[in-house]
Amino acid sequence: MSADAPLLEVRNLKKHYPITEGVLKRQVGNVRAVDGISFAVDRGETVGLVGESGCGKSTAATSLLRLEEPTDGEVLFEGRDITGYDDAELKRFRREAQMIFQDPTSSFDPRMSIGESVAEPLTVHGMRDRERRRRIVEDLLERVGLSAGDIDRYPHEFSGGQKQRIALARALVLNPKLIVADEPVSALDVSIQAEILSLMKDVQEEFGLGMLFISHDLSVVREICDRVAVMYLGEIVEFARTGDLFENPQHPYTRALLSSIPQPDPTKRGSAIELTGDVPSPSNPPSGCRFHTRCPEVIPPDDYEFEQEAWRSVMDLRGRLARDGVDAAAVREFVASETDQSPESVPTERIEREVRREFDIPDSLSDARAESVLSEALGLLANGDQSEARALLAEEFETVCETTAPELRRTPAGHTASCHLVDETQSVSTPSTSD
Ligand SMILES: Nc1ncnc2c1ncn2[C@@H]1O[C@H](COP(=O)(O)OP(=O)(O)OP(=O)(O)O)[C@@H](O)[C@H]1O
Repeated sequence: MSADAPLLEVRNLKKHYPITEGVLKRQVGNVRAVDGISFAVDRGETVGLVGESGCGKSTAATSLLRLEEPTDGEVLFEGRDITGYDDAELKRFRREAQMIFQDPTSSFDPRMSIGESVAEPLTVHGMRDRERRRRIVEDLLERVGLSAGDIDRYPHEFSGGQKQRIALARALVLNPKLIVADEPVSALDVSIQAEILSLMKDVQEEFGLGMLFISHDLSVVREICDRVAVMYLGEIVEFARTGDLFENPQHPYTRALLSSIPQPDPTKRGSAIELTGDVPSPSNPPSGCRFHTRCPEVIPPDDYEFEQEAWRSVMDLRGRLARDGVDAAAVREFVASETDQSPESVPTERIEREVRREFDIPDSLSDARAESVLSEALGLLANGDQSEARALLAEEFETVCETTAPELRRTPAGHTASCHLVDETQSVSTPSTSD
């Protein structure tokens, strides 16, 4: 063990799941659930991992604990890489790094008393003395706010919040140095969440634990974390001290997430930033910056003057043309039925107008040159030349966000973020492990 090394250091961790097809299970692709993340957790520190459902948070947790094998990368625990550990070393590591899951009900065997459940890891790790086990468990139950007398009761006798207290006691029983908590309060009533968070905070301070706290809920993360890593589609896009992240988010995705947190104080309420489009699939992530297909701040092409909202809308049209296409014939049919005329007599301009309306594109772009490219493309589209329309828009309206993946950089505000909009002061050559 190295005294200066962080408690946990994750370097370029990847977990890809194969996609197979047919009876022969031929591999036809990969789900890139976690795709090269790096961060560190110090002793006594809580680091949050946040992002929308499906961005890879749980996979990051299970891979870094080797509950499933990572595809690539290093996980250093007190300076030693656990990815090469044999079974005996892994068993030792598992004493020191414990996990808490979202659903406290399924965490317990209903046939075992909670005393037996909490003591189980002690038995597995060789503590034979029954009386000693009992004393340890009674003490822990009291520390997590239950009573020693609860030891012989069964899981169904406890509420969700109480069960999460018991899960915490079980995680603590082997005196670990690290706890990985995956959405530990998401299944609980809001009124109970604050109690459990405050308990986790107390316990973390008392035991000097490092904690990785996974949540989709930024307001929960704000309560408990010292630093926060924001994940999008398998990558970390921003990493910063919690206060800095909330006060001065550097990545447009972080800004969008923050804007959607309900704000009780009306004077501080801003408008929620709406993210257009679905989260793309991690089996086929977008080129360049993975967020560019939804980013409200996606950078317009150098050669044209765009208003940002109109540019986002044009990008949405481009995205649709690239993915599923726009069915101009169906638009023609629709207009024909609305206006009581035959499809052949619907003028091309009317179809173009409908497409603009569907994508919230203004009737005319402010830059006349950009407008002329767009109308030419819409004309092609209305006449059924979809691939030509797509190619024209791709060629004329190319953005750096789709061509080049932004590096994680230290921003002037002291965060680490990967966005072309961020002024660089320092490029982080190996992905950052600290903020
Ligand atoms: N065993 C698996 N095989 C294939 N794909 C998987 C597997 N496990 C997870 N995935 C995929 O990996 C991606 C990341 O999933 P993960 O559960 O880690 O995300 P998450 O951020 O924790 O989301 P949630 O909060 O909904 O659990 C998702 O697209 C998911 O469908």
